[in-house]
Amino acid sequence: MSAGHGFLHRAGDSPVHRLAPQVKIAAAVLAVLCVVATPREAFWAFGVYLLAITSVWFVARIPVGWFASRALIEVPFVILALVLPFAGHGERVDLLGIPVSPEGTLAGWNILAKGTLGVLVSLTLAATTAPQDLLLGLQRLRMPSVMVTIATLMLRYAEVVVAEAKRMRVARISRGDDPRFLWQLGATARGVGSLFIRSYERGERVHLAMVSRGWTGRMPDGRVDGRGSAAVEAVESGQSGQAVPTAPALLVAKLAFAYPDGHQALFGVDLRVEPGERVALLGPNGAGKTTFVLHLNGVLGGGSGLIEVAGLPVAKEHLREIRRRVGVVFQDADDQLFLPTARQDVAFGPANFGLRGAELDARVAQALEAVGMAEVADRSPLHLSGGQRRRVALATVLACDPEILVLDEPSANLEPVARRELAEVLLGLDRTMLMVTHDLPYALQLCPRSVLIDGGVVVADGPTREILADTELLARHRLELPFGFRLD
Ligand SMILES: Nc1ncnc2c1ncn2[C@@H]1O[C@H](COP(=O)(O)OP(=O)(O)OP(=O)(O)O)[C@@H](O)[C@H]1O
Repeated sequence: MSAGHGFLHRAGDSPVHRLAPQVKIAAAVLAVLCVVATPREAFWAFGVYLLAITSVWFVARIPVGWFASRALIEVPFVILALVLPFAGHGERVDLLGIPVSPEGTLAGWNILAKGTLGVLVSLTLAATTAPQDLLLGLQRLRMPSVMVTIATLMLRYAEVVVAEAKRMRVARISRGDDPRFLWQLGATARGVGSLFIRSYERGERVHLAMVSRGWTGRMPDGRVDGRGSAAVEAVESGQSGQAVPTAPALLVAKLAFAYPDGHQALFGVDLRVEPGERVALLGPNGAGKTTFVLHLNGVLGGGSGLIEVAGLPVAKEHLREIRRRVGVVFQDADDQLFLPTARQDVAFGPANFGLRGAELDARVAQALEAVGMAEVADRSPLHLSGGQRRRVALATVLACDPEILVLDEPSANLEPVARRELAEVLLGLDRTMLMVTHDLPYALQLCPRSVLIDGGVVVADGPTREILADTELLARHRLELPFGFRLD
């Protein structure tokens, strides 16, 4: 994905665009403070500010019209400014036969001038600085990490809403709707309910991915935390929890689950996976595969049956450790990546699990190295290609050093080269792996064993080659090998 234009950001290579983000943020804050502190009667000063801002636009090579269309967010200020001359207190003077309050007029001017200049300064900053660079700038200005995190999450959510709105617009136009902006604006307003639901669902998936990497609602602040490190060391040395070295990597017995709306998705799944095994989870749409894997790290729960990870039951009191042991790589890498740089995204999980300082840095470097992405460590994940993002998403989970790696559709939407490169990375990892996939050749290449789930139960379990050779079994469960693919 290239940087490109957004609604508020206009990519370019002007000297203003090239300025360090922290310098631009500091300059913008200073400018707004100056504007706010200027006495409202200093009309000339507001003229100078406006001239300075338009000069920046000139140097940044951004047309005035671009800002004008975006300055619509200022409408509430304008309405207030227009009302005040009539609503203001004190004496009245006659203006074209209408009595107006001089004090109200000055107050209205004050709001209009300062509001407009404040909006224009903010728009200039946003137009010349990519969102991710703004976050980097905040960090370099040593803003408290919790504030940068809040800004990051707000930005991520704004992206989610804008992306969903765009997708809905494309879908409407594809079905013959009028593509004109105003018409679309009306349609978006009418569809705001479903936009909210879709954004909420997307937000929920991002949240699930965060929870799966140990997020407990508190952002790791990067300071050394002896208690956290001790917890991780204890886990690593096998002292915490009741890990039994000889236990299977995963043991699931009679797992049944119904969603809150009453839909029964699992009807008693049994599965045993030994340490180091690579198992493909196959099955048609709606078979229950995702529901099943979300139980393995306790993201879903409340059904009946037993799940143990290396002998440790998946239960509320063990969730933190279970989530460190079971790393889930979600299908859409965008659900997993939300911080300004790949390095920060990869550090998110291990920092949640208590790692700090040099130990954390080493873990992050190791994980990025393992997926061949060390060179993109300081780039924004949003600027990476689909294949690169998939690999960074994998690194975010590897950095937690999980014993079991669960991959949901790892090859989906990847071009053939990226698909092969990811397979090479996965084959090079020495750990227990569970891979949900509709890509049967990928299952054959990566997983010696396959488990076929349908209707919420396991219907076949055996060597992948044997399962894929059973054309009747595949047909019964709506699976088929790609055209021209032969099992030799
Ligand atoms: N949040 C939910 N609420 C209610 N029902 C759900 C929910 N999520 C999934 N289901 C239902 O549970 C069943 C299993 O869904 P699941 O997503 O686990 O299937 P899957 O095998 O992963 O499918 P796919 O291959 O299409 O991703 C489906 O019938 C689905 O409609």
